[in-house]
Amino acid sequence: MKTLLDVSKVSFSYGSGPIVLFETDLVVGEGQIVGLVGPNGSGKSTLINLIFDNYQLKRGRIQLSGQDHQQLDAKKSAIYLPSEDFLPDFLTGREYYRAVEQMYGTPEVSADEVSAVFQALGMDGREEHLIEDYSHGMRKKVQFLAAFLLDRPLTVIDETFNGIDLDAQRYCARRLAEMRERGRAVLLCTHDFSILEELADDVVVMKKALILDRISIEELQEEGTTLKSWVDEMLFGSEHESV
Ligand SMILES: Nc1ncnc2c1ncn2[C@@H]1O[C@H](COP(=O)(O)OP(=O)(O)OP(=O)(O)O)[C@@H](O)[C@H]1O
Repeated sequence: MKTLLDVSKVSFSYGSGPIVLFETDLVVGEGQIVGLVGPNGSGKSTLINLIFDNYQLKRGRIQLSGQDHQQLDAKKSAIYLPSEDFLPDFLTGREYYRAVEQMYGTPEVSADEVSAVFQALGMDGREEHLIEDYSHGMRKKVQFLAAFLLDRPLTVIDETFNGIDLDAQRYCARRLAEMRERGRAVLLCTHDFSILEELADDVVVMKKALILDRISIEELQEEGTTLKSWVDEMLFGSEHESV
């Protein structure tokens, strides 16, 4: 199995502030969907931003598809769906997709194919409307559309599932599972454990700058335990608190 994301011994702090990631290791291979969970402030978004070179890496190493994450080809091998939905308001949904397609230099997807995904996401006919007219959920759907059509080796999703309707969630889950079948990899950061139980192969749990453990969903099912119980146990021992 080829490694598509390799984070090794990454430590990070913002400026001279406290350490927010310590000696972090994370590997995601071809055909794997890996969940990333942890309480607010545990370091998940910082890790994702470092993977995409949005912050300068200070200690450790990050590779995408076998290349240093600062290389252009490495960056083009992955797409990031951030939790914020900042999109260019002055473009239509279709124009936005075309702009992203050009940035990645991927083969042009037909206009019908783009429209078909808008339709499947419950946005039939909205592709020619300006993004400024889109709702919060529609903006998230357009990010998913770009991920599905660009079909990069690695897709990283930071909380984007939150705020889209159930039909769209089911469609997105199906598309991500299909991508896995074709060897694509997904890192899925969410507080929604039901999505992870349905979709993920493995789940990694973080707390206070540390990756505590990683488990396969299959193993949890064999043990007859839920992801929530396992995560609670990791985070709080026998106390009954929630993430
Ligand atoms: N730009 C920043 N400057 C300084 N500290 C920051 C900055 N961004 C995040 N932090 C701090 O880094 C730590 C990790 O934050 P991070 O956003 O990575 O956590 P998270 O696990 O993604 O949380 P959440 O689930 O709330 O999104 C927190 O203590 C946070 O306050």
